[in-house]
Amino acid sequence: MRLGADRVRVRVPATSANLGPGFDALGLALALYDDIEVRAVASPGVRVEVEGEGAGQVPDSEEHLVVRAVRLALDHVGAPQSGLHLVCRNRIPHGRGLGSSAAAVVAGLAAARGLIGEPEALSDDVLLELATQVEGHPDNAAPAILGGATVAWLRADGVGAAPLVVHEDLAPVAIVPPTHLSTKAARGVLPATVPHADAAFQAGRAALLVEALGRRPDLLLDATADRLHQEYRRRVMPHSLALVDALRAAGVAAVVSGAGPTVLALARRLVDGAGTDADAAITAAFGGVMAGWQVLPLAVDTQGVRVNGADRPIG
Ligand SMILES: Nc1ncnc2c1ncn2[C@@H]1O[C@H](COP(=O)(O)OP(=O)(O)O)[C@@H](O)[C@H]1O
Ligand SMILES: N[C@@H](CCOP(=O)(O)O)C(=O)O
Repeated sequence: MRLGADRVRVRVPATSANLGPGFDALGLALALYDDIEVRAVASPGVRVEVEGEGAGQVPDSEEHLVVRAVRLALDHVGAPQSGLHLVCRNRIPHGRGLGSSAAAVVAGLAAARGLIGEPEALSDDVLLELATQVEGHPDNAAPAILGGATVAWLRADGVGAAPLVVHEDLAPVAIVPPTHLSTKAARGVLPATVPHADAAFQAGRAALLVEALGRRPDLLLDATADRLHQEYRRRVMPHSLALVDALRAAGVAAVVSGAGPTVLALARRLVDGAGTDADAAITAAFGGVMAGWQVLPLAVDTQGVRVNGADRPIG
């Protein structure tokens, strides 16, 4: 295996995992992007330039997540390692539950696909497998790779993912707090076991959510109820859970996005104009006291990661 290009540009979407009951399985790609250029250079080592989210905070060394992912993918296919120069324009906030780490990993893996001479060696299946090795769960990586809504699952011999139908009226709104919380910390507060009744409740709601997302958005409020993670996480993100409670009481299908602390409202586009059916409830819930939070209406990204501006050619 050889390198077939010395420069590649990658665009990768933010993702919201779980969507309520789909813990570690369901995810949705959102139209908020990191843009990364990776150059393979003759001089050894790495040079990293970051603009936007994470500037001055993420490592500028071999520890940088995109660099690690590029190297992992090159090693996986037996391609030669080289010096790397990264230019990152980051828009996905870090440590907020919008899949920034999965985006960085998928971007690095996709960049390696663009750099190698035989890109089919890094199929979407291989990307998902490698991304899941790094992330530990596939729910962000699958929609970051495939776009749209996905369900992903672990098998004894790999990772599976399937696209889900998304109703055209769905209009997600991310409500992003100024505070960070690492996914690792938010997983650390989860219990090792849950009551059987909660597991049964969750299975029913996760199944219902697939139908609600695709064909019955009127069922989204019921379909997004969760008993596996959000309540356990309340003590590390009380303001987010208070907002989820207030929005749900107003009839909005609000959930913690990924491991939080962002809140995602699975709203519906209004037929007769701009905005969503959640806008009034979001404004009312803020009540002027949630300073520093950003309300981001984000379309569903339908393409997933793209290399050099093209649709993904591999599949
Ligand atoms: N574009 C990026 N470049 C380098 N590192 C990143 C990038 N995005 C995320 N990371 C790393 O991942 C961490 C956030 O990951 P995580 O705690 O899983 O939160 P989330 O994925 O919800 O934003 C950041 O603090 C940073 O170390
Ligand atoms: N299923 C994971 C999802 C983490 O998503 P992130 O965007 O917060 O990294 C979890 O809930 O821990």
